[in-house]
Amino acid sequence: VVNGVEARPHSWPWQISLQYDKDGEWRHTCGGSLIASNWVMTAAHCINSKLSYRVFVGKHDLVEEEAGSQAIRPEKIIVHEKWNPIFVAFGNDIALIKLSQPVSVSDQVQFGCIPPAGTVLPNLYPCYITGWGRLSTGGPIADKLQQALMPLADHATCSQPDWWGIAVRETMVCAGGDGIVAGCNGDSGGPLNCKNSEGVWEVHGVTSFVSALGCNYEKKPTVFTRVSAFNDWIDQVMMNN
Ligand SMILES: CC(C)[C@H](NC(=O)C(F)(F)F)C(=O)N[C@@H](C)C(=O)Nc1ccc(C(F)(F)F)cc1
Repeated sequence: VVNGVEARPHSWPWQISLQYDKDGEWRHTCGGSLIASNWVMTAAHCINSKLSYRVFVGKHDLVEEEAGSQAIRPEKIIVHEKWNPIFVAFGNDIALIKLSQPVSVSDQVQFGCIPPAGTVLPNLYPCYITGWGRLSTGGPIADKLQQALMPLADHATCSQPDWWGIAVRETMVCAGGDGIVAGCNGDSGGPLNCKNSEGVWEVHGVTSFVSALGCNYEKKPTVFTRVSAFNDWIDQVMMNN
């Protein structure tokens, strides 16, 4: 997250760190959201079938050992069947990780809520991106979980020619674009958190892409998979696996 702030520890208790084993060392590669005791939602582009992963729940500082955190291996990973790795702008950048054992909830580990199907929030609605991604374009990833307020840019705004144009679809959500605050590499797969009208936080987006010209590039908001466009897919996968 570029130009965010350190989150109060465990204030986003569904945020997970997806890590892969690189020569015997575990490395953070993506974020994700715990949505059930044995299911994590992340981005399809985070998954490489040749790598072995672990899901770390209950974390704040990735370089410290933290009581209450737990690393769990995936039992299986289901990537959306219409995800095309060649072109992130085709959308369907969503995947579900079934954990090899259920996680127990605590004050540090909670489930994120999926919004009602079809929910489309209005322009400038205030949401928060969270993640351990790069702190600046090309910079280091964060040790401590970061958060940033990012107002939504509705489809009409986000699909303007000098914004994302036709690269953004109705199954995506845009947020930010002020050239200051943005998601960045390593935030992929993590949540865009929006508080609903009842005051309940929902995972409205899955961090998908930023501009290749730079993470915080003006009129190139961070683009998320819109979770409320995939309720049926999520239900089907969780029921059938
Ligand atoms: C897509 C991921 C590999 C990567 N995602 C991220 O870094 C994330 F954190 F924002 F999720 C990304 O956006 N990387 C930049 C460098 C990128 O490739 N951006 C990009 C954006 C749009 C398009 C388009 F529209 F042509 F498809 C292609 C690439």
